[in-house]
Amino acid sequence: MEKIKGFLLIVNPISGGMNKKHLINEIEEELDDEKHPLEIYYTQGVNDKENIQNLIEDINPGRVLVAGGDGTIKIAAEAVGDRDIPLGIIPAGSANGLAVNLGLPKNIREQIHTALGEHFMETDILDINGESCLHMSDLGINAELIQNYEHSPIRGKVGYMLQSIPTLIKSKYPFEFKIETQEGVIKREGILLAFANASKYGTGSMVNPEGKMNDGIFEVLVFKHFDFFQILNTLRDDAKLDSDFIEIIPTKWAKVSCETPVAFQIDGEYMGESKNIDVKILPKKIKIAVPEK
Ligand SMILES: Nc1ncnc2c1ncn2[C@@H]1O[C@H](COP(=O)(O)OP(=O)(O)OP(=O)(O)O)[C@@H](O)[C@H]1O
Repeated sequence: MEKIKGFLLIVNPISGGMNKKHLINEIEEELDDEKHPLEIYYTQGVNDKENIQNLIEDINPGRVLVAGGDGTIKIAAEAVGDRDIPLGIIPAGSANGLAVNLGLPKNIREQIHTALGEHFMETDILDINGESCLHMSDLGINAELIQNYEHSPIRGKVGYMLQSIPTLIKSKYPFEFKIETQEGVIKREGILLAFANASKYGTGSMVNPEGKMNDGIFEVLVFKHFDFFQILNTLRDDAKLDSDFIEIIPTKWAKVSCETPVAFQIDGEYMGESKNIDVKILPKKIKIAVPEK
């Protein structure tokens, strides 16, 4: 940390439905302002990427810290772009899928030490229709859930739980997907099609056992039908996934098209309905501070 000069801390005041005051105090205590000036930016929900880009230009920070969920980390990564500035993540969202996959600590003090530390992973990013995806993106029932959650007044895990039954009732599944990858073209019916840069959802569900965030490939996952016991099974780290439940296609690029528009999300952000999705991997695109293994 001695080498790092200024820090930019991005705080999402609403993520995870939690107050961040305690967290910000802990970070301020950790950094001696004389040596390591700290600039704090509170996200507003509009123009955040542009505002953060301008701040980065102005203060040229040695590290960008993010206290928020996956959506906030996505915006921070896009604002950093091609600059060689590592991200330090203090998970403060509802699901924190990226933190789960990076093995970030649960304890706030340890999270801050990791975010300020000198151990990094250079992770791949997915370019999905021109948007960045660090963790998971999907078409289908999970995106419908996120859409319903974004319209509900209750944030956090409880908000998601409250929306799960209405989502199942209202869902337009099954969906028809045409999937083109380097393996060829196939057609599948399913409840959800995911583009996975990682192995687990933020719930801890192990849906892509071979998924690594720095291997230069991603996986297309097709969840073929709704199977409660198979979903429970994914909660185990050593889950043996039945190919009748999930089909996994490793690839460097994919084009997916649907007959009718299907709900679509990237890193927990609802992106509207879409019929055509183009995905390609951008290898080792961003540096993230991770625990010393
Ligand atoms: N001040 C704000 N007011 C309203 N919305 C905001 C504000 N700041 C950011 N947002 C919105 O917060 C969303 C990002 O939330 P984020 O993903 O970080 O947290 P989360 O949804 O609680 O967690 P997770 O993605 O881990 O489940 C974006 O849609 C962004 O537009």
